[in-house]
Amino acid sequence: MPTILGQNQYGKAENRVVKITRDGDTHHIKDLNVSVALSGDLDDVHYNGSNANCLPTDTTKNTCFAFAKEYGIESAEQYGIHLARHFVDSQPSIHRARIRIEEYSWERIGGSDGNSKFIGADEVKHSFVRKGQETRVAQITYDGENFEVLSGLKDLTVMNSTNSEFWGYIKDKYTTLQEDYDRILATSLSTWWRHNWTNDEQRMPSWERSYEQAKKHILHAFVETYSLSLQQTLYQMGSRVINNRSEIDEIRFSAPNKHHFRQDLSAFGLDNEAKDGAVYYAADRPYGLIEATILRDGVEPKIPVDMTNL
Ligand SMILES: O=c1[nH]c(=O)c2[nH]c(=O)[nH]c2[nH]1
Repeated sequence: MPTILGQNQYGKAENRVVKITRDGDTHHIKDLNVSVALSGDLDDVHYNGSNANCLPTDTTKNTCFAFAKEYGIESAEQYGIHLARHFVDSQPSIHRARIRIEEYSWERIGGSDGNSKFIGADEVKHSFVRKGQETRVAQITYDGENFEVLSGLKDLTVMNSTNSEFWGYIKDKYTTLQEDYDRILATSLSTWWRHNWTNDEQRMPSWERSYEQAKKHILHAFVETYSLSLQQTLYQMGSRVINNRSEIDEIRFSAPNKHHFRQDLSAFGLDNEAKDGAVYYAADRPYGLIEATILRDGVEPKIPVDMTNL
């Protein structure tokens, strides 16, 4: 049976483009998932394997990142219009471009131009929390005598767009990672903490206040720690909770390192230095997974090691 080619389109889907803009010490984020679909005079590509009219999907990806750096991202619409026009107007074989964009929203963790609901009204310039609240979790166990109350949260996604470095690590023959003196630190926190209350009705903590305060201290430490590793940041967050909340004796974190790699744009004559506000590629996997328990000194650890992955 003879066949003919019907509707067809192609392009790179789900380019995770993160643009940081630096306005002095105050940073702004645009975090997009950009999918390109091109169509046009592409019959020969399908019928004969001639790629003469084919703009590679790899090029469409590079263009997404390069445009973010060269022209910035004022809005998803403005950026999408610019890209769509570019593909059609610069390539005779491309007659139609569809750019689909999802935008992920981030809120400043505190500060005058953002909101102060997370940690108070201090000026916070480069620390953000992904919009959409975390999930609060609790587990209560009772053996007829004593209770064990664990509280926690999952999916609290936070980002520092500066004040994070990673260097001085082991280098062996498989090491390719470059030392970084100004990187993005982003993670989606899962954490459980254990209350030392066991059964005294008179001395039961206010669970609501305890939760709010623990979360506040975690965010505070995230904002204030100049980080040399995610491990160090976790320790600071845990210590701050234990030191400020006498009802909590132990806290365990599971923290995926949500890598943001600076895109190499040198082939297009573009510098992409962190200090100027860079464009990053947000990788979803693999990811570093950093886990740690922080305890009040002298206390036995009781939170199961794999609890935070549930
Ligand atoms: O904060 C980090 N801790 C690591 O252990 C690690 N390993 C790595 O490749 N990057 C990072 N970042």
